[in-house]
Amino acid sequence: MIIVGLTGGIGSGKTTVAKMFSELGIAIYIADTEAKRLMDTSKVIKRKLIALFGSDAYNANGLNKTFIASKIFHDKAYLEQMNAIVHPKVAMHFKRWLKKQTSPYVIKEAAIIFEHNMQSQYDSIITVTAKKQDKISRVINRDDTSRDKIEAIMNNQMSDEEKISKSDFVIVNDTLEHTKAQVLEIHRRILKTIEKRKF
Ligand SMILES: CC(C)(COP(=O)(O)OP(=O)(O)OC[C@H]1O[C@@H](n2cnc3c(N)ncnc32)[C@H](O)[C@@H]1O)[C@@H](O)C(=O)NCCC(=O)NCCS
Ligand SMILES: Nc1ncnc2c1ncn2[C@@H]1O[C@H](COP(=O)(O)OP(=O)(O)OP(=O)(O)O)[C@@H](O)[C@H]1O
Repeated sequence: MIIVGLTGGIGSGKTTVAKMFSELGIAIYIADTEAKRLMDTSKVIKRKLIALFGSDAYNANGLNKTFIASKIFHDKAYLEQMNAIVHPKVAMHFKRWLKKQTSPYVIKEAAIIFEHNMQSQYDSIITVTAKKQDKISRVINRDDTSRDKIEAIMNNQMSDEEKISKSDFVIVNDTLEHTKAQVLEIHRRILKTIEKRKF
């Protein structure tokens, strides 16, 4: 199965783009959603996260997102330790999910691909970018958050330039119409490559 990675910084539009591929009949896997689900449901992960962050890691509603975000997005050591607890489980879940897919290729959306040197696990990688100001205003519209918090996360993420230099495709997410046209073009090119490989 051909695995296409979809990545980008905070608010770049990864999930929006993933949905556009889904409308073209492509199976999509959102690593972040699965990671969050596992963090809420897996007893092993919960135990390890409490050992790492203390009992504030969870509250009555489940994962204490505000508390965890305040830790990991300001301290790379915490981020890496949390990722080491959660991501192997997500990788196992993805493997099982992949076996069940029948679309010509699959899209795996993941915030971190290059950061962990995982590019070899993908046949092709798409980076989504947008103007910094667009990313910030879109996230503020979507979430109950502040410009300062978003900028703190941005400053902790790999730059768009570096991601782009390592990618096979780039999507500039300005207007939704333009983004859709770029998705369609990339979809066609991937299908063409798959067809060529068959002969
Ligand atoms: C830390 C949490 C609680 C913060 O939640 P919050 O709603 O405040 O932020 P949100 O999820 O929107 O993430 C903000 C930005 O950080 C990125 N991000 C999220 N988790 C991670 C991570 N583990 N490593 C690097 N970047 C991450 C997101 O893609 C996004 O660009 C939440 O992001 C989380 O549970 N993360 C762990 C899940 C995970 O590892 N996701 C990434 C899988 S690739
Ligand atoms: N081209 C666009 N025009 C207007 N709004 C957009 C556009 N692209 C995305 N959005 C909106 O911006 C917000 C961020 O987009 P999205 O959630 O797809 O980004 P993301 O990269 O997955 O975010 P995160 O990194 O936080 O997980 C969403 O509310 C989405 O509906």
